[in-house]
Amino acid sequence: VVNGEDAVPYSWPWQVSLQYESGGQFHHTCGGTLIDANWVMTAGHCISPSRKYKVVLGEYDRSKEEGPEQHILVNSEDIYVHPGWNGNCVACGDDIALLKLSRSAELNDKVQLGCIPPPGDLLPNGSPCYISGWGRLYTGGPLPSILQQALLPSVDYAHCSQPDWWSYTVKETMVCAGGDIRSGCNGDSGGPLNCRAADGRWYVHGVTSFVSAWGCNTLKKPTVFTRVSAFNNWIEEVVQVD
Ligand SMILES: C[C@H](NC(=O)[C@H](CCCC[NH3+])NC(=O)C(F)(F)F)C(=O)Nc1ccc(C(F)(F)F)cc1
Repeated sequence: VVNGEDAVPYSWPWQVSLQYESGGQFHHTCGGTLIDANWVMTAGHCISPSRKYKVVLGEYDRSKEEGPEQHILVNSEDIYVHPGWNGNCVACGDDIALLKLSRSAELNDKVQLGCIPPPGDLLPNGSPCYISGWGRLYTGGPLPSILQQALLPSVDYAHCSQPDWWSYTVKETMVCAGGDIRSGCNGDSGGPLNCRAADGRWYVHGVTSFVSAWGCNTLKKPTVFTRVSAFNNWIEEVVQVD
């Protein structure tokens, strides 16, 4: 997250760190959202077939074990990348995946479920949303230890698809947010775009998908998210049927 701030500890209790094993150690690669005690939602581009993954719930400072962390392995046969995802075409969308946990998460005040918006729900332009994650603090920069957040006002499709904005790269199955000095950045992928509804609940409207290749916080290139409310049926199908 670029130009964000340290999140209040455990204030995004559905935020997970998705980590893969390499050289006998696990490394943070993406964010994710706990949407069910057994299921984490992340981005399709976060998944490489040959890798072994775990999720860390109740994480805040990645540099130390603080107590609330739950480390849960994900079996490769329990990873469901959207069938429409094409790793060579991030602009084609469907950048979403579901991971079934090898054991249920233990829900508590630091580990909670994120709410999925109703099908087709669209954010009015300028809705106040927060991105959260352990992605780079600036383009090419380091990954923070402490969970970061930034207020990113949503940008509706009409504005986000303007020629000098994302033009045809953005699709209606995506959500844009930001576009000024604050943005997501590499390592925030797969994490949530948290937006507050009238009922006072936070809904996860987006799965962090991409930023400009010219730099994370490029003006008029808002962070682009998979629009969760375009995938309710697929999510239900995978989570029920499995
Ligand atoms: C460096 C930058 N990385 C990204 O945007 C990666 C996703 C990369 C997926 C493809 N391997 N996502 C992130 O860094 C995220 F944290 F913001 F989500 C990037 O490649 N951006 C990008 C690439 C292509 C296109 C376009 F669709 F236009 F071809 C748009 C943005």
